[in-house]
Amino acid sequence: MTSVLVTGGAGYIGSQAVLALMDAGFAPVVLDDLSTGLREAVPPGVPLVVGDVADAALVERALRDHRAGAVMHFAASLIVPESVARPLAYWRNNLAGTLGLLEGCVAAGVRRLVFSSTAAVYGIPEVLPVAEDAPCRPINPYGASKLAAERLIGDAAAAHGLSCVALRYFNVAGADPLGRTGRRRPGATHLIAVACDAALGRRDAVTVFGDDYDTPDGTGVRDYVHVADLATAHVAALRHLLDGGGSATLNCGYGRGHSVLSVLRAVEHAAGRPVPHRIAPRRAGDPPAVIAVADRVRALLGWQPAHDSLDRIVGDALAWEGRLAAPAMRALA
Ligand SMILES: NC(=O)c1ccc[n+]([C@@H]2O[C@H](COP(=O)([O-])OP(=O)(O)OC[C@H]3O[C@@H](n4cnc5c(N)ncnc54)[C@H](O)[C@@H]3O)[C@@H](O)[C@H]2O)c1
Ligand SMILES: O=c1ccn([C@@H]2O[C@H](COP(=O)(O)OP(=O)(O)O[C@H]3O[C@H](CO)[C@H](O)[C@H](O)[C@H]3O)[C@@H](O)[C@H]2O)c(=O)[nH]1
Repeated sequence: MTSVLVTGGAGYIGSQAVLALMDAGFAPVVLDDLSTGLREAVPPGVPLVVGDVADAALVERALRDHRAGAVMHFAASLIVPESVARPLAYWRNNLAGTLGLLEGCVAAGVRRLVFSSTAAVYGIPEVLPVAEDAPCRPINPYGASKLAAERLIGDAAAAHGLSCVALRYFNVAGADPLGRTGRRRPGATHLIAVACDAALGRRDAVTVFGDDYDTPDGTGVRDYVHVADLATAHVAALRHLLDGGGSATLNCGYGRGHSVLSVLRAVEHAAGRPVPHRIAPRRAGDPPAVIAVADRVRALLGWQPAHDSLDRIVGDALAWEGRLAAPAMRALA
């Protein structure tokens, strides 16, 4: 059974990937500093090494102790406005973190890596849908630091015989369809989580940032991808590398866009009640529309999404959020 080191495995996407690895017969080991992740997101029986991925000696030790054959690297800081306010912290965590990880991998002789990248590397796409070879012009320190990490990995790969699949995620949402994990941090900012909060009465209304974009209904359009499909894309990328496949950079989306208003309608439908919303000015730095050219990931990895539907994404997000809300609501009753 191949052991896989999962950095950031106590976080939202990493914990879903840990489950997907276990479902696929791999043995995950989590390395996480618990800065935004939570210990309870790591399933019982999965080893958890608490520490900083920038610590190359710690990474090397974890890889050797657990005889890891590959790494999935999720650990990062990822809140866009925070990256604007605290660029040095973001560059340190996302670039120095990746550097420490790579040093540890080279020292331990581990040469296969799946890296969490983001559509934020593209900035404001000139052409839609956006393909992997489109120009990368990030518009915030988060996207810039992730792009720099991609390039650092590319240099290390060339010199040290590493192979890496970088997956550029589009808008990740939803929760584990079996209810085992999901977003755990309060204070949601992503649209689907915010809309679920409003549907569950945990906030008054959803603020719609702009209805005057050049899109079909004037609101922002995004390519939402189910977190469980993203996790199986990681497993497919891992298998590709273990089978001797070469490095690749792949968009991870479904290739379809949904507007803010259509997301709100989907949440209303799933919740069976209205989601109040108010129109506000555009949010700074928001592109009008971001949609993936999503063919390459399917062709190269044979990835077959199982939850490619906005209703599924929203339904699973709502079920998870409702479950999280239940104890608090019972306490209030
Ligand atoms: N959530 C999204 O919409 C989205 C979109 C595109 C890309 N991504 C990428 O996916 C990855 C995971 O994001 P997420 O949404 O699960 O976020 P998250 O905050 O839930 O998970 C990040 C995890 O990494 C850990 N971590 C952070 N810095 C660390 C460090 N220096 N050492 C060890 N552990 C550290 C945190 O404690 C947390 O468990 C990130 O690399 C992010 O850039 C996320
Ligand atoms: O309360 C809200 C929250 C969001 N939106 C709108 O909903 C859309 C999606 O916004 P999110 O905040 O959910 O997500 P972003 O598109 O801003 O960003 C996410 O997707 C990007 C790729 O498209 C990157 O991956 C990035 O890291 C990730 O946070 C945007 O049009 C935004 O203006 C609202 O109207 N109200």
